[in-house]
Amino acid sequence: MTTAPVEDITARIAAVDWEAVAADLDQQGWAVIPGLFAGPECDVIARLYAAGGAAGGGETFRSHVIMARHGFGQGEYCYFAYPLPALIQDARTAIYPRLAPIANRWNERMGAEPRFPDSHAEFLDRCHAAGQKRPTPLLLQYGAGDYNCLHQDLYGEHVFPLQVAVLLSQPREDFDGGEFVMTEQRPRMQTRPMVVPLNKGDAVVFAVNSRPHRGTRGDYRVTLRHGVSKLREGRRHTLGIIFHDAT
Ligand SMILES: O=C(O)CCC(=O)C(=O)O
Ligand SMILES: [Fe+2]
Repeated sequence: MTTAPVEDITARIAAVDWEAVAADLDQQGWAVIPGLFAGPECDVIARLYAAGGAAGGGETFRSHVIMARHGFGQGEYCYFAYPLPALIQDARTAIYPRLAPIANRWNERMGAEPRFPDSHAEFLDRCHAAGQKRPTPLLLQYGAGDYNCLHQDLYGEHVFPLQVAVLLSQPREDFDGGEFVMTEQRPRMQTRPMVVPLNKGDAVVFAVNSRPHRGTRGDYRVTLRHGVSKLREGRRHTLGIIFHDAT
């Protein structure tokens, strides 16, 4: 078995068709990047959960959340501590500059104020100066019967409007059910449901809270939420990469 070297993630991110990603994001608020993470990379990250998550010890994670205790659904997750594992740090750093131009275009179209700098380090400086200093990348774990209620990952004043999730388990092999779902709420209209088709190693890029929608009389703002439908069986892990840090 050959494991792709960690350095490769930056090259793989450079090779992604970002124009196609931007077109999908503009059209539907999400885009899939097939096979961004190699199978063995998914396994290495997923195994961190058992190693450092439930045990609560070690330095991999800063906190552990049992979703049912907060009414978030059923399942659990851990937020990574700084320094992030190299693969996750490198992915977060390399993906951000590809998304910043899209985020800026969206904010311009929505008449929203913030513009985002070219590098993730600069954006993190802004978060940290405002007291959003805690890392937000997270590892989620679901078992049979678990689910994740529709939500938005907002952690303070500073919000980067796009985020990424990587499915670390194989549907129909490792688990059944457990689909990544999104809803889009248009003003004064009924809510549109969307199911995002993902295989192990695929990344989904999606809107954190809103996006511009082109209407006949110009752009208007739609609200998005994401979640996970109930797992019928098996075990499912996801890596979440959020670009703003938390208070
Ligand atoms: O487990 C999932 O697919 C959803 C993860 C999630 O909510 C996130 O990455 O923000
Ligand atoms: Fe989320």
